[in-house]
Amino acid sequence: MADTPILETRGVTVRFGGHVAVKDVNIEVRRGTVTGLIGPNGAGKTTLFNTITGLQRPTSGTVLLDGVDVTGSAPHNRARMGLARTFQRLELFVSLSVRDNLRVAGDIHNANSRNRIDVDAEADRLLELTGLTDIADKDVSDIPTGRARVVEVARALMTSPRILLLDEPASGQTEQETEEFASLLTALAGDGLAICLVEHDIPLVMKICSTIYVLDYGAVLASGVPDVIKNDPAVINAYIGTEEDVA
Ligand SMILES: Nc1ncnc2c1ncn2[C@@H]1O[C@H](COP(=O)(O)OP(=O)(O)OP(=O)(O)O)[C@@H](O)[C@H]1O
Repeated sequence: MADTPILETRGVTVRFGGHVAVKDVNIEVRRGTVTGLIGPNGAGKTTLFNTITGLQRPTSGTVLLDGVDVTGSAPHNRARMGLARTFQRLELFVSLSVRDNLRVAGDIHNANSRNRIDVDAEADRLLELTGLTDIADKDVSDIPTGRARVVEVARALMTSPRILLLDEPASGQTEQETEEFASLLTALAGDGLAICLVEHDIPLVMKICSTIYVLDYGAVLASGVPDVIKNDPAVINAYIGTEEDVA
């Protein structure tokens, strides 16, 4: 159905012993949009991402991709269904060039998927699209963190995902890099990609997200469009401060 969210969590709870890291969380992510997931440190954002990708099994609740319950599916099966992610701590091959990081992802994709791609052509296309062509032959260890963040996104795009989860992708970026990054994410969503963004850069989130979920102590404190979120007293109190902070 056209109206089915491409990604949905229903009543997801994750406990680590006696600690509830994620509490009864319902989120929906739709095609062609950027959805924000924000909240204080330790609110459960990364744990929710891990549950969506299959690295973490929920204590209860379900994860649906295209309306299909994938709660028991392995991460590689979810990847095959079009789910890709980046990590808060960069997980690139630092001794390889930027281009080779993309090629490796393309080779792995081809080994595991029926939708094979022309790895070199796709790498070149994505390097151009993400503005990395000028540093394509540099080793990742020789490029600034802000650009390495973009390499992670480009590498994730090598799997031709339909849903992209980004965990603090703007961390370490300069203001100029974040501005270009915002345009890139908006363009990718414009092409139909569903993006779910965990990010502490609130002005970025407010600028590019159509829907925002605020997590606090593992639970959804508020959800809605940016204007609603930035004026919600509970959100201001728990996380983002006054409106001047997010302008
Ligand atoms: N494997 C684990 N075992 C035990 N506790 C964990 C584990 N992973 C996360 N936690 C705890 O669960 C809570 C949620 O952590 P999580 O990393 O998901 O938060 P976050 O919102 O992503 O935080 P940040 O913004 O700092 O990245 C925290 O209290 C954390 O200490």
